[in-house]
This record gives sequence, structure tokens and C-alpha cells, in this order.
Amino acid sequence: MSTSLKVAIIMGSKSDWPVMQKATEVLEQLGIAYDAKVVSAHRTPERLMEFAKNADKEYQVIIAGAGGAAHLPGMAASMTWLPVIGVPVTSKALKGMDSLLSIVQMPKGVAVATQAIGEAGAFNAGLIAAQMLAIHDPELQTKLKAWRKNQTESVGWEVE
Ligand SMILES: Nc1c(C(=O)O)ncn1[C@@H]1O[C@H](COP(=O)(O)O)[C@@H](O)[C@H]1O
Repeated sequence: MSTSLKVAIIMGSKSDWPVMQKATEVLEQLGIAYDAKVVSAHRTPERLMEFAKNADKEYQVIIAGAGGAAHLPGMAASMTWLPVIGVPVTSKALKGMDSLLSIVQMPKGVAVATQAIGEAGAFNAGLIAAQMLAIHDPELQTKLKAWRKNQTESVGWEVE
């Protein structure tokens, strides 16, 4: 794995980690270094401010996952120019629809790249982060193309 950190994965609570861990799968397969931390806009607002204001010194992309009233991705995006990829974590009460709507419906002028609810969204957050980093990294582009080819070849015709 590359030694310089490129992707920050932040989440509103430790309880989000089983879902957010899916974001690390592609990053690990492609050798992209990441850091994962609990940062909550609601419960640790000062930690969020400190993190978001300094994020561009350490990272190139931020993945932010939260559930329920999921203000973390949008608030992080409001304090950094780095791209923020939002993951709506599945919630008990509303199955993640609350998370999705509160992440996706950003006001014009502050962007969050919102993914699907739950594990598929977290996985794809890692994937799209890798694709962003690959724009200026030919070596990573080669690895990504091989990863995609392998995925395509692994889909069989047979149902059993
Ligand atoms: N949505 C947010 C924020 C935030 O957006 O700042 N901080 C915590 N949370 C969410 O609260 C849910 C329940 O958290 P607990 O399991 O700790 O009670 C989690 O899904 C978390 O992302």
C-alpha cells in the first residue's frame, strides 16, 4: 500500500463501521492508503471543523458516511474544497431513506457525491474515490482497468 494517505473515511458513529468498512475493500485491492475516523457534525462539531479545515493537507478525497439526520457529509463539504462522497448508512427507523434524503438534497453551490444506501453505497464510495484518484495516476488507471476486467469476467452465464 502506498505510504501517503489519500482517502479519509469519516463516519458519524462507530456503529456505522460495519457498513463503512465496505469502502475499504476496493481501496485495499488497489493499494490506496486510507484513514478511518469517527467524526460527527452533531456530537463532535469541533472535531469536524478541525478535520475538514485541515483535510486537504493530508487527503485528496473524503468519504463521509452517516445515518438518520445525516448532516456529516454536507457539513464536511461546506468546509473543504476536496470532493466529498456521501454514504447514506441504513437506519433502523426509516431504513436509510432519511440518511439518503438528508445527504443527497444539498443546496446549490455545495456538492456531495451521494451513493446508494448501505453496503453497496459504501463499496461504491471506495470505487469512485479510486476512479477520482486514477485521473492523474496512470499506474492506478492500469490497476482499475484490470479490476474492472476481472469483475466482468467473474460474471457467469449460468444461473446455477
Ligand atoms: N448522522 C449522524 C451524525 C452527523 O451527521 O453528524 N452523527 C452521528 N450520526 C448518526 O447517528 C446514527 C446513530 O448513531 P449511534 O449508533 O452512535 O447512536 C449513526 O448512523 C450516525 O452516523
